Amino acid sequence: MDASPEKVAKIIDGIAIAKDIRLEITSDVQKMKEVYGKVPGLAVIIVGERKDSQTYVRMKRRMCAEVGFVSFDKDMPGDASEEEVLQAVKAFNEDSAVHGILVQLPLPKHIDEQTVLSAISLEKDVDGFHPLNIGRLAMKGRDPLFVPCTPKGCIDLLDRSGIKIAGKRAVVLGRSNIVGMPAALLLLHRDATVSIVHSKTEDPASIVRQADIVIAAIGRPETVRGDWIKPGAAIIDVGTNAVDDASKKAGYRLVGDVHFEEASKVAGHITPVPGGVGPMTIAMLLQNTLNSAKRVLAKEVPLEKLEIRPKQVAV
Ligand SMILES: NC(=O)C1=CN([C@@H]2O[C@H](COP(=O)(O)OP(=O)(O)OC[C@H]3O[C@@H](n4cnc5c(N)ncnc54)[C@H](OP(=O)(O)O)[C@@H]3O)[C@@H](O)[C@H]2O)C=CC1
Ligand SMILES: Nc1nc(=O)c2c([nH]1)NC[C@@H]1CN(c3ccc(C(=O)N[C@@H](CCC(=O)O)C(=O)O)cc3)C=[N+]21
Ligand SMILES: [Mg+2]
Repeated sequence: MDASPEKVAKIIDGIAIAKDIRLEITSDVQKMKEVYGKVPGLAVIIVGERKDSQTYVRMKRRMCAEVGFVSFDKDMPGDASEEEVLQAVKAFNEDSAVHGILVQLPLPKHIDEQTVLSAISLEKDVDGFHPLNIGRLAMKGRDPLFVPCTPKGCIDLLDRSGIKIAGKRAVVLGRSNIVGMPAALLLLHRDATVSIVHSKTEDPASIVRQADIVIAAIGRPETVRGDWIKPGAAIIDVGTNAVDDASKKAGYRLVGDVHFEEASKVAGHITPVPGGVGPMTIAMLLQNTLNSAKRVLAKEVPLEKLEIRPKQVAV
């Protein structure tokens, strides 16, 4: 007799799901333009010449154009002072055509990230990185104006793949301010039972093995192996790691924090890298910016006249 056929996880197609979301956004922007003569505006501030940052920022600007947003670009040299960056933030805070402001991270070492993120107007903090938005994210019953894009994209991938969250065991690997910590909070608000694995965790494999849902965000290539995974689990791989590969034109390829080949034989669902969480991050950024513009319109015109309602109205 043959051995039992190899199980294969369902691949969650982040490219296709993100494209659907961008189509929904495009249609809302069209309506907004026709009815109110306005479109959402996103400002992106980039400081310095990091290659990866420039790639992400280029992708964001291209997607803005695709859905019909206006994008405002501020490219500053790597030796720009904190004061100059704060001035750029302030100018966008005061510009009513700008509904969202993103300061690409990391910033050069001589600039304090928290100082800059705190200067972004709460109503325009489409990354959800302002300390007040993060504080509200941590509290029950106090919705933030914006939820960070990458964790929001992870939850959306689970929802759109029909994966139940409430009551399930979830493990988040990583506890950064921008991914791991907010991802754990979002899962908790959705009634998962959440554990967080970090660099000091003893025996991470035994903890991951209990999880029905795994979100991996550690920035360590192919660390989560097949035998760490509970059969049938849903695996969301945020990791985006460049590893040398002479067979590629670029000289490298991208891999996740999860060993995809091994994991896809055990998991029920899995996201690929690239093509999983990455495209969703940008789609969620556009969605946050659209909601921000809707919120502004809701203040200018009576809500009942507004065909496109904001998802969350400012608290
Ligand atoms: N696709 C997307 O849209 C995005 C992808 N990313 C990618 O996600 C990954 C994580 O990013 P980010 O959160 O910014 O990374 P950080 O470096 O800020 O944080 C990494 C976290 O992982 C933990 N960690 C490191 N090594 C291990 C280990 N061996 N076992 C368990 N935990 C470990 C660290 O623990 P400790 O706190 O103890 O130091 C830390 O909490 C990166 O690959 C990044 O490129 C990031 C943002 C968006
Ligand atoms: N203020 C701020 N907000 C961010 O949201 C932010 C940031 N700073 N700094 C860096 C991280 C990283 N990040 C990614 C976005 C898209 C992809 C993405 O689209 N990735 C593609 C592959 C891209 C490629 O081929 O290089 C994919 O996974 O399919 C990845 C990573 C946003 N970040
Ligand atoms: Mg984000």
